[in-house]
Amino acid sequence: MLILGIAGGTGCGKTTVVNQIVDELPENEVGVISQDSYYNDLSHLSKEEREKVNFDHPNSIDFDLLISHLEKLRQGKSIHKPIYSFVEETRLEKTILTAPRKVMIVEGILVLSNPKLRNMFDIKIYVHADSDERLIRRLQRDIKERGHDLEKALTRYQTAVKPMHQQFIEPSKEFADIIIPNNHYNTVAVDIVRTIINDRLG
Ligand SMILES: Nc1ncnc2c1ncn2[C@@H]1O[C@H](COP(=O)(O)OP(=O)(O)O)[C@@H](O)[C@H]1O
Ligand SMILES: O=c1ccn([C@@H]2O[C@H](COP(=O)(O)O)[C@@H](O)[C@H]2O)c(=O)[nH]1
Repeated sequence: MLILGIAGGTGCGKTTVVNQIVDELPENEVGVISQDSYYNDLSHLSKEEREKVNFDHPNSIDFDLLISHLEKLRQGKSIHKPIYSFVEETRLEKTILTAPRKVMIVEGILVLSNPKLRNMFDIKIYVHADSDERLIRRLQRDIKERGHDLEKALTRYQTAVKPMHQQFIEPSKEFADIIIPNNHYNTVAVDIVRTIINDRLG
């Protein structure tokens, strides 16, 4: 199994890059795991309490579960991948049965920050976009797709997203084998990563 880790700040375009990579590859050969699926189960907290959680700190992610799932996939076993609802801000009861694939892509803001997870990756990629570009994209997305209003999105950005980015995410860039500049859609970089994967698929 070839495991790729793809990190980068919120709104840099990780999900978009992963979708572009996967789109032209055979469906049953490549699997994707998003760190977002592994936010801690907060169903024991009230909605008001969940509002106060710092979702950009590494402690908000169940890395033990993510790592154990990746280990299982590497052993050829299927996993029950959790589903996280950004609107409810908690994990749902349902899971998705996920089978191992020849190539597994693990994407998320903090996937290169966690040493144990990082060491499981054969190829480490960091997607870079400038912070103003990321903020614009994030506001548009959070308001359209994640049920936030402008004030909530901006407060979160100032109190959690930006400081955690500076403390944990940006420094993880130094572990990357490949840095993809993504202020603009970068089809050349996507093609290069796809070629590496195709080589492995033979
Ligand atoms: N290169 C790009 N140029 C302009 N918009 C982009 C680019 N890449 C992604 N986007 C848009 O920015 C938003 C966030 O992208 P997404 O892939 O979800 O980022 P991430 O997964 O890193 O948070 C989405 O609305 C997406 O369509
Ligand atoms: O309930 C939640 C949990 C997390 N977030 C934000 O999501 C981003 C990470 O996801 P990306 O897709 O990489 O942007 C993180 O910055 C959290 O602040 C959220 O908004 N709500």
